[in-house]
Amino acid sequence: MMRTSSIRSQDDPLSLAIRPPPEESDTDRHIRLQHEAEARRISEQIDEELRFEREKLKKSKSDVKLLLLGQAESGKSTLQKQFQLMYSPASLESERMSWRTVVYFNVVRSIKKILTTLEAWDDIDDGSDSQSTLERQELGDYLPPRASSSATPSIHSSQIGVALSPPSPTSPTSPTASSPIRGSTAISDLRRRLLPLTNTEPQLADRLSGGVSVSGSGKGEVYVRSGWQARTIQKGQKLLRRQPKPSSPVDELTIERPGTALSVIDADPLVDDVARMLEQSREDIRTLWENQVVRALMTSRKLKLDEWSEFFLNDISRISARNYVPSTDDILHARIQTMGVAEHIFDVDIHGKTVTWHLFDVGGARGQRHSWVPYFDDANAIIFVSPISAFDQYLEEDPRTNRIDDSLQLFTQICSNQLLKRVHLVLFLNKTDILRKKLERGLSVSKYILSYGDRPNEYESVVQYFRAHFLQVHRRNNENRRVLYTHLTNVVDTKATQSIIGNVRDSIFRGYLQSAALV
Ligand SMILES: Nc1nc2c(ncn2[C@@H]2O[C@H](COP(=O)(O)OP(=O)(O)OP(=O)(O)O)[C@@H](O)[C@H]2O)c(=O)[nH]1
Ligand SMILES: [Mg+2]
Repeated sequence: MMRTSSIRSQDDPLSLAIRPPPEESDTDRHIRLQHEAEARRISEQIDEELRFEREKLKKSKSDVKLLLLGQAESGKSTLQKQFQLMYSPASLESERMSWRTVVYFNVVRSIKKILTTLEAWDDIDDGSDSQSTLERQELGDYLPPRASSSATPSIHSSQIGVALSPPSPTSPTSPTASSPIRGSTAISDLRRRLLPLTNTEPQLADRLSGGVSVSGSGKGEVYVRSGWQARTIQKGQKLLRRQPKPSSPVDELTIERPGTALSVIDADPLVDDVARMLEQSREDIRTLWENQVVRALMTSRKLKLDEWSEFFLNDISRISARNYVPSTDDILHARIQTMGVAEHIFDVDIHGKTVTWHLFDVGGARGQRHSWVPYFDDANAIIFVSPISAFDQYLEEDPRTNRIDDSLQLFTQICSNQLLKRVHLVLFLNKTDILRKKLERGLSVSKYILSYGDRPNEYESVVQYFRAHFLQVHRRNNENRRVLYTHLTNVVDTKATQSIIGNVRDSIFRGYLQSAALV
């Protein structure tokens, strides 16, 4: 026999469970109703949250997801800063002071590297008569061999004919037997006086990385995770709260920033100490930086400073001022390695329509590349950044691999990846300014890239050669006949980069609209 719905509802366990007890008092009833109201409120809240999540998911599906890929030091984070400057200048402004820690770290590390290289000279010389001994010798005879020079590169996997090993640096401008090494006493004095400053390097590194160290990264690089700016400031403030109040107002860091009142919010005792030391050491740093031996070592490429070192050391008077506030140019030049993947969200106005862009800035060192893959699935576009100035450089994490070769291998992997076959592809051949300078200085491409042969050692020819190699990789791995948009870039040049970003944004958006129409 069929049961009616009313009979069924009587047996329904849920109805039974929520039916009020037969002899319920007024107080019990009141409490029960209160509980039921609360349960209803929670349930509605959960429904609302679920609705919100669903909306967000739906909305985020229509957002643009852009990956910045490329090897370490190629310029991805710098490009990300240019996007930030263009689409979210207020957020860059709010982070401005946290970049002071990075700039100081870059400066201190550069000074330390100069002093360590000079020390290597002292160690090799027996110290009895360093001046006359050094006068007799070429600078190169005194320096220890590069760690990488005995290594053999994997020529078989090479995308481009690279030199069998990093050529030993010789230069027409190498100091010769007549180059006097003057002032070794002066240098040891400088070293002693700069010691408290150089001793802060590990602490600055710790402040930036939050104590995280990454093995296998080559020269013991310092990595930062997404959100480090806020954490760096928070940690500094925590330490500041633990310290007694400064006795004199001169000790208190007061900073004037555009649009804000004088502020002490970003004060960090460590960074403040470094600022004080830098100010006191300003003349010593300048003397060291202008020292003839240092110059000679740099010219002969026995001392290889990082690209950004020169930018900061040339401007040490400004940077070591007590009330130093990093300029936008400083922020663009400041170097800190990215760890994992950092997501940056911008609202981008495109022809009257606002679209949310998610920019994923990845760590490019070999040990970091595994973390890219989860982001391939729903990416709309990639900007692959390759530093074409790096023809004379080898990977920090693998000194046998030429950096241009690594970049081509990485580009091959990206072009041939099945998950990325529909993704809009943009190639930035970056650091063109550094490439120009290297060629002007007479650095020979064919010495490092054997296959370059006897082509002219000139900018146009070199760019043309590297571009052709990247285009070939793309052509060979292009089942879907997708277009490759190529740009020659110098991403520390704000005006030029912002105009390129405008172009790239339009082309990515066009591709995005087309693929959306196909769905
Ligand atoms: N002169 C010049 N410097 C550049 C250019 N692009 C990047 N740099 C500098 O090169 C350094 C490395 O750039 P980053 O943007 O940190 O490199 P990255 O690709 O993010 O590196 P990882 O985070 O390690 O993967 C920084 O000091 C930048 O200022 C460029 O086109 N010209
Ligand atoms: Mg980076």
